[in-house]
Amino acid sequence: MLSLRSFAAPAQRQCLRAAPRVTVAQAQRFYSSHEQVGKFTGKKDAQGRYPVSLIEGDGIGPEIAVAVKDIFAAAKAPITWEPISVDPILKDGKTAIPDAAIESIKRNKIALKGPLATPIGKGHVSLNLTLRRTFNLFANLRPCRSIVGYKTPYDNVDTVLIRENTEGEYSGIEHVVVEGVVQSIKLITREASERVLRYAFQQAQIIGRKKVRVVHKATIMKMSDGLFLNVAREIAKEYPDIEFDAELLDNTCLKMTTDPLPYNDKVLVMPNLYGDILSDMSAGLIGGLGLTPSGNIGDECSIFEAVHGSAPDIAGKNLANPTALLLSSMMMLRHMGLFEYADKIEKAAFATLAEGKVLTGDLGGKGTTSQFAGAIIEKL
Ligand SMILES: NC(=O)C1=CN([C@@H]2O[C@H](COP(=O)(O)OP(=O)(O)OC[C@H]3O[C@@H](n4cnc5c(N)ncnc54)[C@H](O)[C@@H]3O)[C@@H](O)[C@H]2O)C=CC1
Ligand SMILES: O=C(O)CCC(=O)C(=O)O
Repeated sequence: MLSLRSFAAPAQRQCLRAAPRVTVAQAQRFYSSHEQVGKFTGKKDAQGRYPVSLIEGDGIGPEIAVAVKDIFAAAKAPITWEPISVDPILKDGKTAIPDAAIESIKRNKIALKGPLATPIGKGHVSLNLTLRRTFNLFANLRPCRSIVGYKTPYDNVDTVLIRENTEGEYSGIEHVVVEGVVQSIKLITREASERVLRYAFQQAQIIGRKKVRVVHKATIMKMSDGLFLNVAREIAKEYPDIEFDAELLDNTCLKMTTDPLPYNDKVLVMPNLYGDILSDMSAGLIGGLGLTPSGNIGDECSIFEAVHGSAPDIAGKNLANPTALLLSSMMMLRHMGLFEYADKIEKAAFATLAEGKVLTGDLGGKGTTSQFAGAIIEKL
């Protein structure tokens, strides 16, 4: 039988030979290293529990949210979920989040969010982007690390990607110039660029990476990406302990899919759309979107969510992999300072994945969402 190794291109084979495997202990440490992803100022209630706003979301959202809730309950995590609906309302002719949801997140300073579907073409604007803009969640932190025991052509991926989260190609400013001509604005401001770039350098210091790389297309988008890149060069001077360089997005895609290893010592930072695409691409290197977490980080509140969307093709069938949302909730627990619970749950999740007895279909298993969650709970 042909192995994955035999399909790999020469450079990939080289990387397979050269790279040490990520161990379970390292994988646990990796997520632990994101302890300080932002400031958390939420307060415990009278019972000593933290209220957390929960947006279950669309498609597979409710199924994976149940898995996370069951696992948290089994681990006795001191969290009280506060379910909220973000069904869109119209305010001044624009899509907005209902006031009750905004108040809940403002009060709790923290939310866990399932995927929200956006209609193609006409219909409401993206609620995901609306949430990020409403709460000024300026940085989207998307780590991606190989899962021990799950075999892909690369078992050594360890990338940390930071995406500008409030503007860029996703500014949502579009209009018809004349019939048949549409203009879409890519908005880049010095203010938002400075904020996310500083965050990237600080994150590199926190997790002990010595290099920050900006991914851009300033060769083509000379003014917009040019501003982002120039601001990056300025901010880099504030962090002389961190090496700084830049790479064109297309080249990054080529190099990362040929050999991801050289990206393991860097923090990558980039405008919005590039980060959206590159994080899905990175997920593909480690086994898919069922595995990659993220945190939308702001000064006042932060919202944690999986990188993936609502997966309409498998929704309602108990087939989705809840790992991405679970790992997002681990980032959330560490953000809240609840390290002990994060370590405990993560250890059980990684052990279940490494064992490989109960895996969901995306990982080649026959297990359902609830069976996979049950296997983690057994280990707890
Ligand atoms: N942050 C968010 O809430 C996001 C929302 N979306 C929305 O999701 C909807 C669907 O978008 P798609 O492009 O289809 O992307 P998607 O991420 O929902 O699905 C892409 C592929 O990955 C698979 N997949 C995703 N998550 C999985 C999981 N947990 N377990 C197993 N397989 C999984 C799906 O089955 C599908 O084959 C759209 O309405 C889009 O607007 C898309 C991306 C992010
Ligand atoms: O809001 C959406 O529909 C998708 C957004 C998305 O892919 C993301 O920003 O992560």
